[in-house]
Amino acid sequence: MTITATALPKSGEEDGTVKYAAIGPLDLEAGGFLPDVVLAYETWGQLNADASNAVLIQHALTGSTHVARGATDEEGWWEQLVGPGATIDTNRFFVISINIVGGCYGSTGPSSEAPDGRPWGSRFPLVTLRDSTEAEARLAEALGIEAWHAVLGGSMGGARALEWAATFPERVKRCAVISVGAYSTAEQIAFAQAQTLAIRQDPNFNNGDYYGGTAPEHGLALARRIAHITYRSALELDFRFGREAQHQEKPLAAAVLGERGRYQVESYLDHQGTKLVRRFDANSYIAITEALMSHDVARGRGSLEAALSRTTAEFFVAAVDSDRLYFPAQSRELAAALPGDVPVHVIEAPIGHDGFLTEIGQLSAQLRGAFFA
Ligand SMILES: CC(=O)SCCNC(=O)CCNC(=O)[C@H](O)C(C)(C)COP(=O)(O)OP(=O)(O)OC[C@H]1O[C@@H](n2cnc3c(N)ncnc32)[C@H](O)[C@@H]1OP(=O)(O)O
Ligand SMILES: N[C@@H](CCO)C(=O)O
Repeated sequence: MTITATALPKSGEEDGTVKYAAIGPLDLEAGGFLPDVVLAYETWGQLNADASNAVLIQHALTGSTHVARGATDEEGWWEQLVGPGATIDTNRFFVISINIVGGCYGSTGPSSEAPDGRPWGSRFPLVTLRDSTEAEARLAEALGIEAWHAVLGGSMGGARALEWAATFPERVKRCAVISVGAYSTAEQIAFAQAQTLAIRQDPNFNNGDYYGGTAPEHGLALARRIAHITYRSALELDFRFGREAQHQEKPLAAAVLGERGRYQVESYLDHQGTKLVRRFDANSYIAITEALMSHDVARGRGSLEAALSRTTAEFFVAAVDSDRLYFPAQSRELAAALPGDVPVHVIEAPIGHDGFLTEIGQLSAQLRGAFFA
């Protein structure tokens, strides 16, 4: 099979811009296959002669490949962590971020054309995190990267990093698993189901075949609201919004139910929903959410300890102390099951799960000492 990756840039001119690689057909864990898979990716810095300086940064659920600015003006989602002189110093390291299969930031996903020329839509198969890892490994080969200096990510990005370390132990020297455990728990699956059902039950969903028509925007916005509540702590929401009404709106005054005014927190969640709808495909949201539901590094590999005993990477595990979605206890469970004595770094942030995105200063200092000194 021929794998075509666009040539690596010779200078920093293309840093932080999207490139594409055709990695061929992908056999899927749950059965079936995807023909002609394309991966979208961004890179920063230069791969050195022996390809020993490559770092893979995996995005979270609705993240894109745009980790940092590079040659573009658009700020990245881990901007402070990656760049010239930053903890992940792009003068030293070659950084790459890949859009997960099923996503909507350039990789093959439900909105991509199937072989018959129509969007995959309802026909898009279940692609597990393990399947995506397999696809990403082919891109690494095409780029000449035999082993990563480090693979890291937060939330689903952390799950993707962990899956890399367990699937290709010899190819991951260091692995940072941030704000996620070794598997999706019953509660995480439960929250995820509510989100996917919100989309599926939108009258415009049409079983996923809505391209060319009206997208299930209400469902996607509701899914985001549910998710966003889990990404933030009760303390933060209380502190920011309390019981305040949104501007002139009157939550306690309504002639009929439909006219009730909103509390501030409702308006905030409405805004979060609207914002996601502008940048995300509903089918991709389902595909990736279901991939995250599949997260279980031990699946088919025996006990958790047995599954992790195959890893040879040095591990960095971190959790946000106020995370009420991926509880720090799950990070402790993961660390305890890993070979050796792996500490759990604590990110102190009252915000909740999203602390892995907002408290980059703390994370950066912890990671610098551990992996990038
Ligand atoms: C191409 C791309 O966009 S790729 C994007 C990649 N994104 C990711 O990887 C996800 C990572 N990012 C995130 O999840 C988030 O951006 C975070 C966690 C970093 C920050 O969270 P945010 O939601 O941006 O911050 P916060 O909770 O403070 O919300 C701010 C927004 O709420 C709005 N807001 C605040 N209070 C209210 C209210 N009462 N009513 C309505 N809106 C409100 C603000 O005006 C602001 O709006 P804006 O984002 O349009 O400027
Ligand atoms: N806010 C993040 C959290 C997911 O872990 C996202 O949207 O991807």
